Order: sequence, then C-alpha cells, then structure tokens
Amino acid sequence: APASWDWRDHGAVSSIKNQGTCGSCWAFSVTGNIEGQWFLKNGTLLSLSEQELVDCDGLDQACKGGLPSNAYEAIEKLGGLETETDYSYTGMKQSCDFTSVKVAAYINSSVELSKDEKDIAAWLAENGPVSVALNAFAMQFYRKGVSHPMKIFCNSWMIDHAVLMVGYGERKNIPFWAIKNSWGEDYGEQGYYYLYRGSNACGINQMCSSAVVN
Ligand SMILES: CCC[C@@H](/C=C/S(=O)(=O)c1ccccc1)NC(=O)[C@H](Cc1ccccc1)NC(=O)N1CCC(N2CCOCC2)CC1
Repeated sequence: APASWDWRDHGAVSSIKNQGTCGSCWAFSVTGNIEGQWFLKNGTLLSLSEQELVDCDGLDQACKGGLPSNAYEAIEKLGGLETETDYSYTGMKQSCDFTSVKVAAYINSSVELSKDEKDIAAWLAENGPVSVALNAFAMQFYRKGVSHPMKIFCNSWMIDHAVLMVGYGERKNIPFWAIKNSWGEDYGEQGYYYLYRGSNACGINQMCSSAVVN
C-alpha cells in the first residue's frame, strides 16, 4: 500500500456536513462512504441524503443512533439514496418522504473490513473512503494535530460514534488516519479529526465497512 493516501486529493469526498443535535452520525458515515463508492464507479461526486436514512431506515433509530451495517441493508431494500438537495437535512425525524423516482445512487451489497490497520489502509487506498466507528471521547476535546489519547481515555470497547476515514499518512513521523467528522466545519481541522494510526486507537479498527457498487 502507498505510504500515504488522501481521497480528498482525488475528488472522492464531499464537503463537511453538520448533523446538528440529532444523533445521526451513523447516517453521515454511510452517505460519505457511498458518495465515495459512487464517485469511483461512475465518476460523479454526489452529496447524498442523510435525512432519507433518518426518516426511512426502519432498522436504525434515527436521531437516537444507528449502525452502518443496518443502514446498508436499509438502502438496499429502499432501492438507493436521493441527493442532499432532493431530500434535505432537517436534523429531526419526520415521516418518510422517499420516492424511488429520485434515487441518485444505489448499492448492491456491503463488506466488513479486516481489523488490521495495515489491511485497512491498503483497502482504503485501493477502494475508497471507509465507514468507521470509534470511541469519540477524545474527539470531543480535539482542536488540531494528531490525536493520540491514552487508552484509559479512549476505551476501544466503548464505541459510540460513526465517521468516515478518507486517508492516512504521517506528520513529523507520526502515523495518522484522516477522519471526516459530521460536526460542521468549525470542528477540529476544517471539520476533520486526525487520529494516531498503528495502535488501534479508540477502537478505530473494530468496525470498518463499505458499501459495494457493482
Ligand atoms: C445517540 C446516538 C448518537 C450517535 C451519533 C453520535 S454523535 O452525536 O456524533 C456523538 C458521539 C459521541 C460523542 C458525542 C456525540 N451514535 C450512534 O449512532 C452510534 C454509532 C455506532 C456505535 C457503535 C458501533 C457503530 C456505530 N450507534 C448507536 O448509538 N446505536 C447503535 C445501534 C443501537 N441499536 C439499539 C437497538 O438494537 C439495535 C441496535 C442504538 C444505539
């Protein structure tokens, strides 16, 4: 795998979004992954709808949380995702307003990735941004630089947030993951969180997944 990679350099990542007070991070993680998969298959970068998942994904709990694995299944059943413009974000659960006529992107299946950070980096560089989940404790106090929280402050078994891994590299010999968050542009470094790579920090390696677009 390349020593570093960043899908933002290849046009596969949409702009930073803001989930607001709704616990819909799981939906943003999944739309970010599918935006990347769709771009790499069809050459078009779309901004896809999280609100469709909040309102219409009955396997998840809208603003009270969800799992990417459930969301992929729900998207397959619904038939795809509408664009952010067609089904815009309100940050509150409403009645489902999905219409298959407006589907802009669809998926065929999904995959769970290896839990080995070397394999995850190789998969990412080859296939696109990855939906990941982690313990977000350190993220809440993050401002800039490569976050390397002590294990006691970032328990790998208390995973409570879902985000999008868009790249990896090294800063002053410190290996990092570049992570797209959904807490707005003012968060961290222009909306991004940089986490130490190589010690399974905060459980980042535990739940890596991606949609598959054939
Ligand atoms: C209230 C939900 C908040 C929301 C988004 C987080 S957040 O708001 O961005 C945030 C996270 C951490 C600190 C501060 C803010 N978190 C989630 O959606 C997290 C994300 C996650 C956690 C663990 C593994 C994978 C993904 N998921 C969850 O919170 N849930 C996962 C599914 C679970 N279901 C219960 C019923 O039976 C089926 C499963 C409900 C809770």
